[in-house]
Amino acid sequence: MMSNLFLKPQLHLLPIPSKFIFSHTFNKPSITFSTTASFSYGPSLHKSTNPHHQNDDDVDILNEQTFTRVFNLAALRVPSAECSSLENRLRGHLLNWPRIRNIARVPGDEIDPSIAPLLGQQIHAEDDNKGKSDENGDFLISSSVLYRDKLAKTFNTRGYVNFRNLAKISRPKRNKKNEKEGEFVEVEGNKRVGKNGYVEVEVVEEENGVDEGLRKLIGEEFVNSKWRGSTRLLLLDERYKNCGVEELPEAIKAVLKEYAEKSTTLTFELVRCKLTLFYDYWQMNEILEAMLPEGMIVPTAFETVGHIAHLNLREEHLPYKKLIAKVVLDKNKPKIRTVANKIDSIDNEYRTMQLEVLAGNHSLVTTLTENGLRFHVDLAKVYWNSRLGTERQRLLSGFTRNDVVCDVFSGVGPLAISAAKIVKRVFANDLNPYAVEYLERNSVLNKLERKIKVFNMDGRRFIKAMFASDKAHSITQVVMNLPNDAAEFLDAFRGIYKDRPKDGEFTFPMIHVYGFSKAEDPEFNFHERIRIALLEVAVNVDMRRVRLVAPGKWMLCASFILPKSVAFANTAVDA
Ligand SMILES: C[S@@+](CC[C@H](N)C(=O)[O-])C[C@H]1O[C@@H](n2cnc3c(N)ncnc32)[C@H](O)[C@@H]1O
Repeated sequence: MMSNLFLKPQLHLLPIPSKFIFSHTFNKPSITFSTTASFSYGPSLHKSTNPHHQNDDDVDILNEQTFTRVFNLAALRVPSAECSSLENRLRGHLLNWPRIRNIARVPGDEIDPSIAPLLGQQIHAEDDNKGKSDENGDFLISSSVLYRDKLAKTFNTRGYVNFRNLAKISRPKRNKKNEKEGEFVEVEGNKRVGKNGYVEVEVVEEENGVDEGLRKLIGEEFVNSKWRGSTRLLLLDERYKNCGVEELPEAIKAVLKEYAEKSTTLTFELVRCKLTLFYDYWQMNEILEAMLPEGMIVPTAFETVGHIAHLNLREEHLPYKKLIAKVVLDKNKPKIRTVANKIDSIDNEYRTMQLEVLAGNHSLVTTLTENGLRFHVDLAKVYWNSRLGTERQRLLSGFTRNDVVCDVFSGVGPLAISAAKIVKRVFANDLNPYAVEYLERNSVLNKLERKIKVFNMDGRRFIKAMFASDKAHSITQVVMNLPNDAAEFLDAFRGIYKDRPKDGEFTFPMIHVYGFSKAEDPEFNFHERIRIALLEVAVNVDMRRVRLVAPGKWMLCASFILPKSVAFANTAVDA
């Protein structure tokens, strides 16, 4: 016998999609709706209907409801036991939207296996169903309630319900994993709604014909709940949203027919449903693009330091800075807890960023991990750049346990502390007293304080002091990471050994100096700066481009052994 394949009437076409636009009123952005529509494949904030409207007065407050979009779709209601294999067979015809499962569960699609025989249906136990639909894990309020009611009607021979765990059974089972993710299924009035926090599926239209035998057996209230056994919705591709059964592709019909012929009790239905996507569904760039005026560059790039995201907003973004920050925060939770904007370029002596906190908590003190080590940083007071992590790694890979490292501009110690794990000893210095304070704290935090000696002085004085001391002979590596000016500090090496006997034992350290160059030939240009500072030509310089920090502006690293002629030069510079 053939299984049922119900026919459904067609849906009305969707209303014209709406799109947000912003326009300026008294320097404040206001939000209006336009009817601009773009009909691309897949979900989009520019498509479909939005049941909410942004209030023009709330321009500094993000109204999440305005990003709710409702899409009309068609779905096949299929027996849950067949759902996974049908999903595989129908794959090319199912909804293929990012982050949307094409198997949906809605309340009322469950049946308890012990009740199945009463209905004469061939139902597989839920636990036996290893299909993907079970991964969805929504718990169903209606099925257990229906089951409880059914049991309540089952009298034993003495005329009362003989069931000890009635209360326990009627309590819906909780699936811890999905509960954590906020997945649940709700019954809203008579609607069947499957929800997982950012998407909701609601069956809006289905076959009204009800089996009379079923009505007699399970009662009117169950009939209203469309209790027909465990089922799932297979969401069909959006191109079928208005199709009747006859208009479905032959491939779909053939598969359903094949399944139907396997069993006398299988039932398939074509139903209409509404798929609602909430603010949480959309990605950061989608929200920002819909929110900002057309043609404006969407600011999606930001740097992170621990829990802080710092943006580099353009002038044109400033009227929307709070909205932008809120979206960045929402879309990068929980890792990001503070969103700030860089309000000035870094040009102060301590290389700290001027940040304006726009969203989240206002603390600029954060903890981060680099190279397996932990660092405390206060971005308001000290320098940190996570982008230099790879470069630090490269430098560290050249160090050995016989090295003694001098970090002239150490900051809070990302290189100095990492080096301390590898080398014999580290001398770390910074002019910024806060950086030195954090450097000491971070050394202790990583239990490396015994290998690091910390100094708080000007870099030039530090170089001269180190090479005038008895430590001079042990220093094998010098790191100078202050790209704006480090090359000019090289003059401090002139004459560092001039007062020592020439026949003594000396170490000529390897110097790694960083610099910026906007020149056409950045290597040549940086080489020249080094030559001018040393008053000598450094030979065998290993010059490498570290990264492009701005269009046409390179950060370079030059590594070379301190020339003997420089160390013994008679013309030393005064500190
Ligand atoms: C670009 S940061 C590099 C910090 C560290 N090496 C890092 O990678 O995070 C330069 C550091 O040099 C320090 N500095 C600036 N001028 C200095 C000077 N004259 N002497 C010593 N340190 C200085 C700043 O306080 C800052 O911490």
